[in-house]
Amino acid sequence: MYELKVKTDFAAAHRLTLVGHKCENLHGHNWKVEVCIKGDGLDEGGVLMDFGVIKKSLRGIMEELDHKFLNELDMFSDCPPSSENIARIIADKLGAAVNTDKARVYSVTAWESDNASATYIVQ
Ligand SMILES: Nc1nc2c(c(=O)[nH]1)N=C([C@H](O)[C@H](O)COP(=O)(O)OP(=O)(O)OP(=O)(O)O)CN2
Ligand SMILES: [Zn+2]
Repeated sequence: MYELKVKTDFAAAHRLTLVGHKCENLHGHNWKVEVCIKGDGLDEGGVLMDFGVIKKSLRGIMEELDHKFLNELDMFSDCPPSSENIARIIADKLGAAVNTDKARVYSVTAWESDNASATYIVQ
C-alpha cells in the first residue's frame, strides 16, 4: 500500500452555533488542509498518482473556499462549516475529481489552528 500526502490552505470566515459561545461570533481561520491518497499499484511511471493532478484539483476546491464566508456557500447549506464538515466536503469533492480504480482519497485533515484539527476518513 502506498500513501500520498499533499498540503494546502485557505483563509475564510465562519460562525458556528451550538459549539461554543465565542464561535457564534463572526470570525476567521487560516485552515491548513492535508489530503491523503492510498492505493496499491504504481503506474508505468512509478507513481500512485501524479502529485500535480492532486494539486490541480485541490487548487480548484481551495478557490471555492478561500476568502469566503463559509456559512453562505451552497456546500454548507445543510451542514455547519465546522472543521469536520470542511474536511468531509473537501474529501468528497477531491475524490470525485481524482479517484481511480487504483488510488483513492483516504482522508482529509483540516487544521483550524496549530493545535486543533479534524480528520474525515472516507469509508
Ligand atoms: N470539533 C470541533 N470543535 C470546534 C470547532 C470545530 O470545527 N470542530 N470549531 C470551533 C470554532 O471554529 C472556534 O473558532 C475555535 O475555537 P477554539 O478552539 O476555542 O479556538 P481558539 O483559537 O480561541 O483556541 P484557544 O485554545 O481557546 O485559544 C470550536 N470548536
Ligand atoms: Zn472558528
